[in-house]
Amino acid sequence: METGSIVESPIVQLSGVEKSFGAGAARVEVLKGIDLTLTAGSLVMLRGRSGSGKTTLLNIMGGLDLPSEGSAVVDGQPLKALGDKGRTKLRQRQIGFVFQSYALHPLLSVKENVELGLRMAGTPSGLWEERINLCLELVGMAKRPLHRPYELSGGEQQRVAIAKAVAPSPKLLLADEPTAELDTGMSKRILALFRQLQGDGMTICMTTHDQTMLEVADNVYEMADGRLGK
Ligand SMILES: Nc1ncnc2c1ncn2[C@@H]1O[C@H](COP(=O)(O)OP(=O)(O)OP(=O)(O)O)[C@@H](O)[C@H]1O
Repeated sequence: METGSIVESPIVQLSGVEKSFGAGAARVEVLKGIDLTLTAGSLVMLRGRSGSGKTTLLNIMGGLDLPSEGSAVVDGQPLKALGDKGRTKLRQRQIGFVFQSYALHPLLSVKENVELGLRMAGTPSGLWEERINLCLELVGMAKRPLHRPYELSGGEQQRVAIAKAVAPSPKLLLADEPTAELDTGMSKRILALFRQLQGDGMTICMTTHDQTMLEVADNVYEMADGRLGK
């Protein structure tokens, strides 16, 4: 009996997702049937050897790519049916990305980069200053608001990218190796931040090889041979 309990609808629902690239002899089957449900407020980590398909899976969850077979529904919206415009809007409004390919804008300062994330997400401008200051503080970058990305180390850029992604409070945060450039202390700080965001209801899915992260995760899935295992 579910009387009195809140039944959460999933933020991400993947059913029978397959993905292949190329054709003929060059065809590679990367995902071979993925079923995955992420409920609101879950923190899920993906691991697996290089080339196993973790980034491909994150790309599909974020509507950057579509499955070859199967269905992907994000925030109740079937990605295929949404079309390009609909997927762009969903990404801008509801999803935060910490991806190499979503790097910082090189001509904008740290503060302006975070502001750009808020602007794209449609966050009311009256809230920008507060969100920028809070998120830069949370990643330990509040003292460098006017620096440009090229003036920062790889780890510092990664932390600003995290601030930019989380500032609009997206429903879903997708992060590809978000602590790859960070030392153990800073990785722990980012993990604590993710836990806090998770507690606030954000759904987080990230890839990692970082043992510190994996040890404390509630849900770790291993990608192998195109499939997800525990
Ligand atoms: N656009 C594409 N065209 C052709 N092949 C692709 C494309 N994108 C990914 N692949 C192939 O799919 C496989 C999985 O790549 P993916 O980047 O998802 O792996 P990964 O698990 O994230 O690896 P890593 O840990 O090294 O980042 C690789 O063999 C890659 O070459």
